[in-house]
Amino acid sequence: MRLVGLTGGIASGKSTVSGLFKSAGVPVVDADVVARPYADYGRTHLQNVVQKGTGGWKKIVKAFGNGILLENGEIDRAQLGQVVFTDPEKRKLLNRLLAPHISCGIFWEILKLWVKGCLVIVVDIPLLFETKMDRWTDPVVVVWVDPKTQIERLMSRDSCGQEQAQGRIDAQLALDWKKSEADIVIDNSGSLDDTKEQFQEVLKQVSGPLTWKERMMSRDGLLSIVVCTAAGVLLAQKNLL
Ligand SMILES: CC(C)(COP(=O)(O)OP(=O)(O)OC[C@H]1O[C@@H](n2cnc3c(N)ncnc32)[C@H](O)[C@@H]1O)[C@@H](O)C(=O)NCCC(=O)NCCS
Ligand SMILES: Nc1ncnc2c1ncn2[C@@H]1O[C@H](COP(=O)(O)OP(=O)(O)OP(=O)(O)O)[C@@H](O)[C@H]1O
Repeated sequence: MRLVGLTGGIASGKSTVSGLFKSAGVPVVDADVVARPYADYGRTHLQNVVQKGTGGWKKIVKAFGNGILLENGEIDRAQLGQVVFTDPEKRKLLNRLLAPHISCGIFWEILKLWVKGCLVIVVDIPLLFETKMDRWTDPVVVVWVDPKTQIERLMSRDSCGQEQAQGRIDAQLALDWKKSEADIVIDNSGSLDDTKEQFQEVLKQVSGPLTWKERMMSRDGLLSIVVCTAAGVLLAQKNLL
C-alpha cells in the first residue's frame, strides 16, 4: 500500500487537489474531516474525534470551559478558532490534546481502506510536517501558492480581514519551507485549469507501479505472506514426521 501525504498551507488548495484525487478514483482520508463533528457533513461512517461526548470533546471542554460549546453541546468551532489562532499557547494546548485522537482517527480511516484492498491512499493532513506524520507517507505532495494569492483566497473564502488571515497563516510552518521538503510540488497560484494540468502528471507519478515494500504492506501482499508462511510451516512439519 502506498500512503501519499497531501499537505500545504491554509487555503493553499489542498481540498481542491484532494477533490481532483477523489474524482480520479483515488481514496482520500481528510484530517480536517476527522477533526470535525459528524453534523458538519452528515457522514456518520467517518471517524470523528471532537463529536459531543467523545474523548477529544471532553478534553476540549475541560481545557477551554463550557463557554466553548454551542447550544446543542457541540464545539463552537468559530469561537475556538478565534481563541487558538490568536493565542499560540492555547493553540499548542489544543494541538497537544487532539493530536493522539486525530492520528488515531486517521489510522482507522486508513485501516478501513486497507481492508477494502486499496493500493494507493491519499492522506490530506494540513499539519503533516508540524505533527511529523510525514514519516509515514511517501511521497509527500505539497500544494503551494504564492503568499499574495494565499492571503487573498483565505480572506475571500473565510470572509475575514487581513490581520486575521495572516494570523492563521502564521500559525503553521512556512509554506516555502514545506515546499523545500516536498517530493512533489503543485503550484496552485494560477487558474484551476493550470492546477488540473499539473495534477495529471502528479496522478501518473503517485499511481505508478508499487515497490516490493509497498506491495507487501497492501492487504493482498500481507495475506500472501501469511498464506505462504503457513503453507511452509505445514510442509516442514509434514517432512519432519
Ligand atoms: C481551530 C478549529 C476549531 C478551527 O475550525 P474552522 O472550522 O475555522 O477551520 P477548519 O477546521 O476548517 O480548518 C481550516 C484550516 O485551518 C488550519 N488549522 C486547523 N487547525 C490548526 C491548528 N491547530 N494549527 C494550525 N493550523 C490549523 C488548517 O490548514 C485547516 O485546513 C479547527 O480547525 C480545529 O479543531 N483544529 C484543531 C484540529 C487540527 O489540528 N486540525 C488540523 C488537522 S491536522
Ligand atoms: N487555482 C485556483 N484558482 C482560484 N481559486 C482557487 C484555486 N484553488 C483554490 N481556490 C479557492 O481558494 C480557496 C482555498 O482553497 P482550498 O479550500 O482548496 O484550500 P485548503 O488548502 O484546502 O484550505 P484549508 O487549509 O483551509 O483547509 C477556496 O475558496 C478555493 O475555492
